[in-house]
Amino acid sequence: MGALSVNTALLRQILVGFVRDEVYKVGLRKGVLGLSGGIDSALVAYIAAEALGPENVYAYCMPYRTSNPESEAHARLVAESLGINFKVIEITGMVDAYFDLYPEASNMRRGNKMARERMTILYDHSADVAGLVLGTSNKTELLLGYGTLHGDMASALNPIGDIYKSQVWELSEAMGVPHEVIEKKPSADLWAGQTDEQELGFTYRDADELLYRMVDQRMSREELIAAGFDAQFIDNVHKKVQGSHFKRRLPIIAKVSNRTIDRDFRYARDWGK
Ligand SMILES: Nc1ncnc2c1ncn2[C@@H]1O[C@H](COP(=O)(O)OP(=O)(O)OC[C@H]2O[C@@H]([n+]3cccc(C(=O)O)c3)[C@H](O)[C@@H]2O)[C@@H](O)[C@H]1O
Ligand SMILES: Nc1ncnc2c1ncn2[C@@H]1O[C@H](COP(=O)(O)OP(=O)(O)OP(=O)(O)O)[C@@H](O)[C@H]1O
Ligand SMILES: [Mg+2]
Repeated sequence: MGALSVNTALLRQILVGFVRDEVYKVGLRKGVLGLSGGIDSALVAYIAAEALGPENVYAYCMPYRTSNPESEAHARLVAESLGINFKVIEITGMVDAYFDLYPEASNMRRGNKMARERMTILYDHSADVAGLVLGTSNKTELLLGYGTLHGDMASALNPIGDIYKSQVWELSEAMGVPHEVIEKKPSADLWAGQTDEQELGFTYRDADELLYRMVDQRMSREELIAAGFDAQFIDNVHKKVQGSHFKRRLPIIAKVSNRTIDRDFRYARDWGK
């Protein structure tokens, strides 16, 4: 059994319990999520359906005009397999209306805008159905900073943020996520044929092996090299982790009082509940 291999039965029980407890704790019963047709959101849908009941899960597929039509088909397949609520909300008009003002905008700006557009839709629907937004960023993406701040990284709670992509694959298999979804290449789906691994320049499996030793086992650069990792690969990944740390923290507040929020005034989110 590899270092990243997980006890899927136990993990499933913990993550399902986490979603149920955290949603119920705030007095709500429902969860909403963006369902892209990719594996991360599919797995969260499976966890949420088990935790809250399929009738209490609201999945929104939000294609842009360049999204692969296969993505919507896969999102629909996941929703139908689970019997959760499913709606398609096209974001092309809203995104294009903005970029009509900035036709020279890069693909990066456009992709981040799409992710943030989807976030505003999810939060609006969370108010409409009285539910919480479920996050779908896995530990690999969060550590690499491979996601849009206040976009797909925004949520009320995230059941998969402490599991690596390799573990997402393993748990998805165990929970019965359709094979079409498990087997396809991870993609932000901004244009046809785009893949995360191509953009990042390494595979998730390689990144996970390194990140697990770097972050969870706290191995030094020397120890990682001795363990057989390429020095350039280590430095590249380390730079991404360090350079994206701001995405994993709340905004910093200028301290001018003796009880500054998040510095001295630091209660757990369920404080008093
Ligand atoms: N040190 C710092 N402290 C606080 N804030 C800082 C900062 N440096 C930049 N910033 C701010 O953060 C912004 C940059 O962060 P951000 O806006 O998130 O954008 P950025 O990190 O530049 O790009 C997002 C990355 O995530 C990838 N992505 C996004 C969405 C979905 C997926 C997917 O796989 O589906 C992938 C995307 O391909 C790209 O590589 C800057 O424009 C600036 O406002
Ligand atoms: N077309 C879309 N419709 C709805 N939600 C989307 C769409 N594209 C992206 N998202 C949201 O943004 C999240 C981040 O996308 P990301 O590609 O990292 O995850 P994924 O598509 O679920 O899995 P994978 O990384 O394997 O493609 C998704 O999990 C989903 O919640
Ligand atoms: Mg995707």
